Formats: sequence, C-alpha cells, structure tokens
Amino acid sequence: MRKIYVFDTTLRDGEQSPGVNLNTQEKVEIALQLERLGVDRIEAGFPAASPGDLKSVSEVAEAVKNSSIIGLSRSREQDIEAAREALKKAEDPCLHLFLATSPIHRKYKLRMEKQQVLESAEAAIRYAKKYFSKIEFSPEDAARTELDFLCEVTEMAVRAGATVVNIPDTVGFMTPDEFGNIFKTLRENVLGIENIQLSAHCHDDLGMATANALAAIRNGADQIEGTINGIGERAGNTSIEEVAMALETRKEFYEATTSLKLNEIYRTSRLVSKLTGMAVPGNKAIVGSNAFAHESGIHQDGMLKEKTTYEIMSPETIGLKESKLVLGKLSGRHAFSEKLVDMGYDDLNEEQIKEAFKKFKNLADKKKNVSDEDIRAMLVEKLVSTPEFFTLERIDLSYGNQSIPKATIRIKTKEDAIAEETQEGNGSVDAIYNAIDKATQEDVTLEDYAIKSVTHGKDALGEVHVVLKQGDIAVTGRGVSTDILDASARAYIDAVNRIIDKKNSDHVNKRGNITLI
Ligand SMILES: CC(=O)SCCNC(=O)CCNC(=O)[C@H](O)C(C)(C)COP(=O)(O)OP(=O)(O)OC[C@H]1O[C@@H](n2cnc3c(N)ncnc32)[C@H](O)[C@@H]1OP(=O)(O)O
Ligand SMILES: CC(C)C(=O)C(=O)O
Ligand SMILES: [Mg+2]
Repeated sequence: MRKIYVFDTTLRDGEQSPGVNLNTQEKVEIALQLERLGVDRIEAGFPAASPGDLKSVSEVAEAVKNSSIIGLSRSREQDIEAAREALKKAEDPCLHLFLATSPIHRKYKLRMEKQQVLESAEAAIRYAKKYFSKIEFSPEDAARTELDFLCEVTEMAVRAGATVVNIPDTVGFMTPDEFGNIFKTLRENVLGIENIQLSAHCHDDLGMATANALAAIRNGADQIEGTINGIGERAGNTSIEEVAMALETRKEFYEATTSLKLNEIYRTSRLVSKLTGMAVPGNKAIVGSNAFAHESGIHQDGMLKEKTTYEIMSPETIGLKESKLVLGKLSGRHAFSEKLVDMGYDDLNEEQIKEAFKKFKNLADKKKNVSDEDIRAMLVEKLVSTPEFFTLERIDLSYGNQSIPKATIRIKTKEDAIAEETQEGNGSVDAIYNAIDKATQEDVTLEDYAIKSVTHGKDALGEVHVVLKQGDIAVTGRGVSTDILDASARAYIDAVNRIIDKKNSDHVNKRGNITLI
C-alpha cells in the first residue's frame, strides 16, 4: 500500500473561513488532537499575518512533537523571517512558501510577468533554504496555470531546493479528470520530480474537493492537504476525513492508505466544530450526525438483518459508538419492535406491539423524530391505563385574550354513546374541564394539576398530571400529547375513568400484565 501523507491546514486555511477566529490556546488544543489523530503535517498558521498568529504557531510548534509543524509565508524575506521565528521550537519544522502562477493572478494581483514569478519564487526558496531543510512550494492557482508553465515552475522549485511541491486548485475550478491530468503531466515531464513529493490542495467551490484530491492520488500525488470538517476559505477545503475514509473503504481501488488513527476522526471533528463555532451539517459525509443514521423502514429492516445492506463503513471505525436507527414516520414495525426490546419492553405480546405501533405512527405523523422518552411516555399512557369508560373524541377551543375561553368536548362512552358539551371557563384548561364534567356527569373536584415537557424541542411531548377527588376517592390521571391542552383533557378523562374503576371494585385489577417504568 502506498502511503499518502496528510497535511492538515485546519489552523491556517480552515481559519480563513469567514467568522472563524481561533486564539492561541484553541489552536494548541486542536493541534494536539490533530497529532493524536496522526496527521503527518500540521500547518499552524501564517506567522507574518499578525503577532498573534506568530505566537500561536510558536506555541503549537512547542507543544506538538509527533507531527511536522508548518508556517505559511509569501515569497518575501520578511514573511520567511517571521516563520523562522515562529518555528524555532518545532521538532520537525517546514516552511510553506507560495506565489501565484496563473495568468489572472500574474496580471491583476501580482502584476508580474512569467519570468518575474519564476525569479521571485526561486529567490524565496533559495533564501529560505539557508534556514529550513524542509520547504513546500505552492504555485497558487496552479490549476488555472498554463500546464507548460506549471511544469517549468515545478522544475525550478525542485532545482532550488523545495522538498514538496503543492498543486493548489485555489478557486475550486477543477474537475477530477483535469486535476488528475495535471499530476500525470508533472510526473511525466518534470526533471527531478522523483526527488520531491507532490501534494494536492483542493477547494470545494463546485463540491469536488474530495473527488479532485482522490484523482490526484490516483495520478501520483504523495500528499493531500485539507481540513477537518472541510472548513476553509469560501466553500472550504478537502475534508481530510472524507479522503481518509475513501482510501480505507476503497483500499483495493486506490491501493493507498494514510497513517491516520481513524477512530480519532469523530472526536477531532467535534472539537474543531466546537472551537471554530462551525456546525457540522447533519448530512455531512463521515462526520455528520446522520452519516450513520437510518430512518426509513426498509433500510432499518435491512440494517437489523445485516448492517452491510446499508452501511459501507462501520461507525466504530471513526470512533462513534454505533449506528442509529431513528424512529420517524417512515419507520417500520421491525425497527419499532427492536427498539421496544432495547428499551426493556421485551414482554409485550403481539396485540400490544400492534397497538403501540399504531400509536407510534400517529405520534410520528406529528413529530419529526420520536425519541426513547416519547415511546416510554406513550407506552406508559397506553399500556397502564384503566378501562376506558370515557374516551376523548374531539376538542374544539375558542380562545382570545379579550374573550372568555370556550371549549366543546366530544366524548365516547364504553357503550359507544356520544356526549358533546360546550362550556366556558377562566382559562382554556378550565373550560375543557367544565365541558368534561358536564359530558361525563361525574361530580369530581380538581385537587392538583401539573404539566411538564417529557422530551425536548418545539414538538416535545407534554405530560399532564391531575389529582381528582370524588368523596373519599382520590386518584391521579395522566395524559401525554404534543399539545398541552389535549394532554390536559386526556389526563382529566384518565382520572375520571380511574374514579369509576375504583368505584366498581370488580375492575380494580385490570391494568394488564406489563412491567413498565
Ligand atoms: C490562497 C491563500 O489562501 S493565500 C493565504 C491567504 N491568507 C491571508 O491572506 C491571511 C493573512 N494575510 C494577512 O494578514 C495580510 O494579507 C498580510 C499581512 C499577509 C499582508 O498584508 P498587507 O501588507 O496589508 O497586504 P495586502 O494583504 O493588502 O496585499 C497583499 C500583498 O501581498 C502580495 N502578495 C500576494 N501573494 C504574495 C506572495 N505569495 N508572495 C509575495 N507577495 C504576495 C500582493 O500582491 C499584495 O502586494 P502589494 O501590496 O504590493 O500590492
Ligand atoms: C496557500 C495556498 C496553498 C492556498 O491555500 C491555496 O492556493 O488555496
Ligand atoms: Mg487554500
């Protein structure tokens, strides 16, 4: 297997993401995690950019022992001096020099002819060579540079003493075929190319950064540059984790590997996200929260039978504990039953599972994701209930902060009779309860009312507990719903049912045989 070197530029190009500003301590923390991840080279910053950046590079250089530390520098002596100062304490320092070579950059940005570009770059490499044994040279915007001139620049860099020549697709303009062809051409035409390493630095403006980096590897690149989570200037850089996992997953195709400790990927991703403040999109390859999550019934069924039906990588490889089967409205009975067993409800009979699944589907229609807590709440409500002398059919409410709340309640009795009543109240709950009293004809007193959110988010389940009294009978009732008024009505009716149940002593032990929380 050919080894591909990993050059991480999260702390330099990654920090060029608009809005990202890492302080020294944060940079050191990320660098130490990158070292743990096993990246070969860490570009810690651009020392000439500011005294703060110089200090950060210097502290990273001092803290990290097992990865080479790199400082970026324009092809100018003052920048090289700043990098020299910053990298003094590095165990294995490397200078990264760059100068743009494309016609657009030569003409408008640098205002230089080809010859001047060649001479300035060569002078910078030779100057730096006095202080650095390892020098990477990048012809910025190489991808839009005339191919023959790029060969000329690369040959100059090799002659002048660069140890790595990096080919940046600075503006993410390349297609994989074109980018691969650049590497093939350099390998075939540049004198002395075998003495240096070739590197690929891609940007994701057209969403092809990873594909381009992999094409470079197929065509002779020894190193890929990128960032964790793909952060970086504009649309970002190649995601290191994507390249590493592509090489791992498609070994027989690429016949190349990195030295990364793959099981540190997830941890590194989350640290970078936390410290840069850049959230990882849920659908991001490898490290997104959905990357190992399965929601639809057919996929979940396949996963439960054999994981490789729908997973080409295992989450454990990147340091994640396990895949997730997310229960939602597209989930099937198989995944739902498995979830019940996982949660300890392993003694439900077919009929109870069927009933619970029906309830679950109704809830999933109202709620995007159904959590364990939702299921638990739903099961407790459904399976520990008393006989339903009354069931809630419908609530209609009229509420305004300038008018008296009015509730219409439709209730079905055990004998399938319908009672519908409309009542006013001091508030919506009071109106609902007055209407229930009228419909059930039960003379009860509300002793206590409590409401809490069972789950999280805007569509959380609300749980209402009430205490109702009738004579010397006091019972609690419980209702759960995504709507708190619906939960309030259900809790009240549950309590009324319990009172009737208590009164009819022959119904006392009708709770079913399920052990629940
Ligand atoms: C593709 C990349 O990601 S390159 C890295 C980009 N990163 C950064 O730019 C972040 C750090 N940059 C900075 O802090 C500042 O731009 C500095 C300190 C480097 C320079 O600041 P200033 O001196 O104010 O110059 P400013 O940024 O306005 O302009 C850049 C100058 O560098 C020149 N320049 C650009 N690239 C190079 C290079 N590789 N070698 C030599 N000169 C260069 C430009 O032509 C321009 O020169 P001019 O002033 O003669 O026109
Ligand atoms: C400094 C260089 C390598 C760069 O970041 C780019 O060209 O994108
Ligand atoms: Mg870049």
